[in-house]
Parts: sequence; structure tokens; C-alpha cells
Amino acid sequence: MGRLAPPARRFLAHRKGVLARLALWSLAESAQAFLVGQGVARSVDEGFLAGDPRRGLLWLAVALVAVLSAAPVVRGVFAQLAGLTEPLRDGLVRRAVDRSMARAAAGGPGGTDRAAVSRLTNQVEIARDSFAGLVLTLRSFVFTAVGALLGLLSLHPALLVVVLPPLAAGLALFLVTLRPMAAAQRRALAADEALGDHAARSRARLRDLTACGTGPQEERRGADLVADAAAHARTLAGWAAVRTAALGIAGHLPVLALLTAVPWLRGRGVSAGALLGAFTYLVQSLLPALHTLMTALGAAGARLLVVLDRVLGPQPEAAPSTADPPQTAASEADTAPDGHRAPPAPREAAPAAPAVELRSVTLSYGVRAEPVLDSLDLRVAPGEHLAVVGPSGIGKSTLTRLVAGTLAPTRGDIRVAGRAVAGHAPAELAALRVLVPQEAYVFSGTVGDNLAYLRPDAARGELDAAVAVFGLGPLVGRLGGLDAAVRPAELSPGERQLIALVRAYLSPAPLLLLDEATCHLDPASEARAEHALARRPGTLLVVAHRLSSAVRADRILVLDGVRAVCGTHGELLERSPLYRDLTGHWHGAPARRQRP
Ligand SMILES: Nc1ncnc2c1ncn2[C@@H]1O[C@H](COP(=O)(O)OP(=O)(O)OP(=O)(O)O)[C@@H](O)[C@H]1O
Repeated sequence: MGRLAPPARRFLAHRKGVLARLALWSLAESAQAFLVGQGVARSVDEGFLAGDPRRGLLWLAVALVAVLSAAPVVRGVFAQLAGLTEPLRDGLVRRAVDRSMARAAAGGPGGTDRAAVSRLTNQVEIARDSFAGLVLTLRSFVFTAVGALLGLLSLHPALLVVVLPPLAAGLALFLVTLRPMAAAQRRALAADEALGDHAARSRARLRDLTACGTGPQEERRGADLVADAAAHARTLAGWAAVRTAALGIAGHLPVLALLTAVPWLRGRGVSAGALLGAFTYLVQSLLPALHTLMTALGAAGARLLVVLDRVLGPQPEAAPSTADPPQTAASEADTAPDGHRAPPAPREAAPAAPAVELRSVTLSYGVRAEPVLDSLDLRVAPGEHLAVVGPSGIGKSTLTRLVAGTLAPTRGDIRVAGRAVAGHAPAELAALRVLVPQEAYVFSGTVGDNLAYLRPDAARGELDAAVAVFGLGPLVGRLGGLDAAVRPAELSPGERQLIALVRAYLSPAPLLLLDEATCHLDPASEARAEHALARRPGTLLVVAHRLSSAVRADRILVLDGVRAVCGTHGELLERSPLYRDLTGHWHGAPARRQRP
């Protein structure tokens, strides 16, 4: 509100001529309001009750002319109104275009400002219509009220004593509700937008949600947003009820007070004509103007404030999303030994916090089911490369989903970069980690879109470098380059996995979780991909399906039923019979993917 006052003053200061002409037309409205009551009062007192019906009819004719003159007065007002509303609209459009251009020039996320379309069309129109409605009603109320109150005063001052207190009380109550109601309206609008935004983003990410199993979480988040929007709508409805009460007090109590006070007024010498004139002022002029004012100020006024705040206020932050995670700048230190620039250094929450920390984590899929993981403790240091191995069905994927935050533990605490993963929105989780599942997905779009999906602002050079690091050049060449369209069905499972791995490599998330994400690659491609991912700044947790993949890691976690052992390859060969069994099995396994 305070932010809008200076531009509003400047806007009005430049339009003094229009304001003066509007005031003149409005004075005619005052005169009209004044004459209606006077005509009725005098027709009774000086005409019909005084035995002079002709004079009575004459005064009634005056009142009638005053009522009929409303049409040309309103026409004159509307003609002047355009002098205020159209410049307002032009100014808002100019402002919205300037800001959108500035945002595009600055290379904002996604390159285009989709909200600008809404600001240009819908919101500016709302602002213009609300402003027009407000000027009309506010001005009409002020001038009509002045005319009617002067009329009451001229009929008898005692009339004001009866009418003014309920009128002022209702008006005061109404004014008190304005500020909280505007705030409630703003919060309700924001909650609505958050819900709409969530729905749109969920729709766009259906594939991700299905691939990563985050559907239930997304659903819970949606339910929270619905509850939030409903709560704000209820608050708004509460204020609307208070406003209705204010309208009742100001709109109906004066009539009631006048009726009740008739004996008292008669005792003070108020004539029957003056009483009828007073009722005419209330019913014909004052109360309709008041009703319109309250309705308009309460709805259009709050809407206008919110919309103006959006168009003129500070540039809104781009909403975070999975495809739009926080970005960090690349530095010289990110250049890999092979000369390729590694993706930007991921953001770590705190240098001392472990990259992954599990404290007594237990997970059972059913209430009476045996736990898949039982009181598991694990700490993975920032930058560490951990392999997870174990027999099929032992809980390796379950572990990655728990760390990714797409599955909630039955008991225990899971932290990534020092932050508890429970209860975070998908967009927040996406900024912390990337989970690459076994079945990589590629969407219909260009090759470049697929690679840069988790980092839309990746420069072309960075995409080329990543393609080279993963040996994806021949595939990209075959598909027709980064700008060529991909038909996912025409790619082999291995090619799809390579695309998903480059996508994860480019992501700025500090933690990569690979759940057998290289199972369709040949050993050489897998080694190349894992080397690239391990060189990338950040932490790597790989569910390994080959001995070579496990040996490449700094440490290996062996899941064995509800027990788990962690150590280096050499340590585990000594300590873990299961690990020895697995390595023996892997040694004898063919090159293509086998279950460990
Ligand atoms: N959504 C689920 N509902 C119920 N049980 C599940 C669910 N997901 C996994 N399980 C069960 O939990 C156990 C661990 O499964 P998980 O997929 O984590 O094992 P894994 O070690 O990754 O297996 P694999 O190597 O075969 O992929 C298995 O018995 C599996 O059947």
C-alpha cells in the first residue's frame, strides 16, 4: 500500500484538469441528491399539508426532474472517467512490457517471462476496471453524501443527530476491515497461484513423478496447498461477513433509528414533510451510494491493490521447479583434467555436514511386514563415492529412494547435506539430489532439451563438453545434433541411460543417486560414465551391479538382510562373506547386466 502511494500521487498530479471536470460533474450529482429530498419535503409541508396541491405537485415535479437528471450527469462523469482510466491502463502496460523485456535481456530462467502475458492482459484489465469502478463509486458517494447531509441539515439539524451515529459507526467498522481484508485477499490469491503453479508443474513432470515414484509426495503437497487455499478463502469469507455486518449497520440502522425517533423529532418541531424528505434522502440517495461504495471498495479496491502491487511491485522470483534448480556459476577450478569443463560446483549446505546421513533408519513396506532396512546408520562424506551392493531384493533401491526423499522411513532420520529430507517439496529436493533410476526415460523434444532438462541455462559449450565426456558424440551425430528431435522409442535402453546420465551430470544438485542406472551399458561405457560422474564436484551414491563399479568407489556398503557392512573393497573381502560371494559371482558373470 505504502509502495503504491507515490506513483498514485504522481499519476493524479498530472491529471488535475480531468479531476476538476470530474468534480464539476460530481457537484451536479450533489445538487441532484439535495433537490430530491427537498422536493419531497416541500411538496408535503408547503403543498399537500398546507392545502395547496398545485404547489405540492410542483415540488414533486422538481424532485422528479432531479431523479431524471441522473442520466445526463452519469454520462458526463463517464466521459471524464476515460481521461483517468485509459492513461492508467497505458502506463501499466508500458510498465509490464518494460519489466518483461528487462527480464528477458537479463537472461532469466527459461528465457521468457510467461507471467508477463498474464500481467499484460488479465491483470491490467482487472486494474483498469477496478479503478474505474472505484473512482465512480467513491466520487459518487462523497458528492451524494454531501448533498444528502446538507439536505438533512437544511430540513432540521435534529435529523443529523439521529442519522449520523449509526451511519458513522457502520462506515468506521467498514474502514477497519479494509486493510486486513486486502491482506487476506492477497494471501488467498497467493495460495491460489501456488496451487495452480503446483498443478501445472505436476502435470509437466508426470514422467518424472512416475519414474521416481514421487507421485504420493506430490499428491500430499497438492493436498497441503488445497488446505492452505481453503484456509485463506475461509479467512477472507470471515472478513466478508464483518463487512456485511458493517453494511447492515450503516445501511439499515439509520432508517430504523429515524423511525424510532419520530416522536422525539416531532417534539422538536420536525415537520411531517421534513421526516418524509429525510427518509427520501436515506433511501433514495445516501444508502444506495453507501451500499455501492462498500461493495466496490471491499471487492474492487482490494483487487486493485493486489494487482497494482503485482504489476508495479518488485519483480517476482521465478518459482523453483525440478527442471529449474538453483544455479551456481562455473569456475576455472571446475575444469576436469581431460580439459572438459565440469558442470557448476553444486551448492553444499554446510562444509561440515555429511552429504548423506542415516540415523537408525527402518523401513517396512507394510504394517506387519518384515523391515527391508532395520536401524541402518550411514554417513557419506561430501565428495565421496559410495557403492551399494547386495543380493536382488535386499533393499538397494529402497535405500536410494529413502535418501532421495521419495519414500519416507518407518522410523529414523535421513539428512542430505545436513537437511532433513522429510517434508520437503519436490522442487526443494530436486535442488539437493538427482535420482537416476534403472529405467531411464527420454522425453519427446530435442536432444539438447533432454540433456539440459535439469539445468535449462546450460551453455551450448557445456552441453558439447558433457556429450564428449560421456562418448555420446556418435549418438548425437546420428540423431542430427543437439537441436534435432528425439523419438524415445527409437533409442536403445543403453542410449537412453547415457542421455539420463549426462542430464544428471549437468544438474547442479550436490548429490547423485544412481540406481543401477548403467545396467544397460557395456563395461567400457559404464566405466567412462562413472569416472565422469565421480570427477564431477559433489557426492555419488551408486547401486552397483558389477564388481568393477563397486571397486571404483571410495567405499562400499553391503546390504545383507537387515545387517549392513561398510568399508573399502579390501576391507570387505576380509570382513564380509556375502561380499566375497558377490565378487565371486560377478567374476563369473557375463559382460551384460546380471543381477548380483
Ligand atoms: N513399493 C513396494 N511395496 C512393497 N514392497 C516393496 C516395494 N518396493 C520394494 N518392495 C520390496 O522390498 C524389498 C526390497 O526391494 P528393493 O527394490 O529395494 O530391492 P533391491 O535390492 O533394489 O532389488 P533389485 O536389485 O532386484 O532391484 C523387496 O522384497 C521388494 O519386493
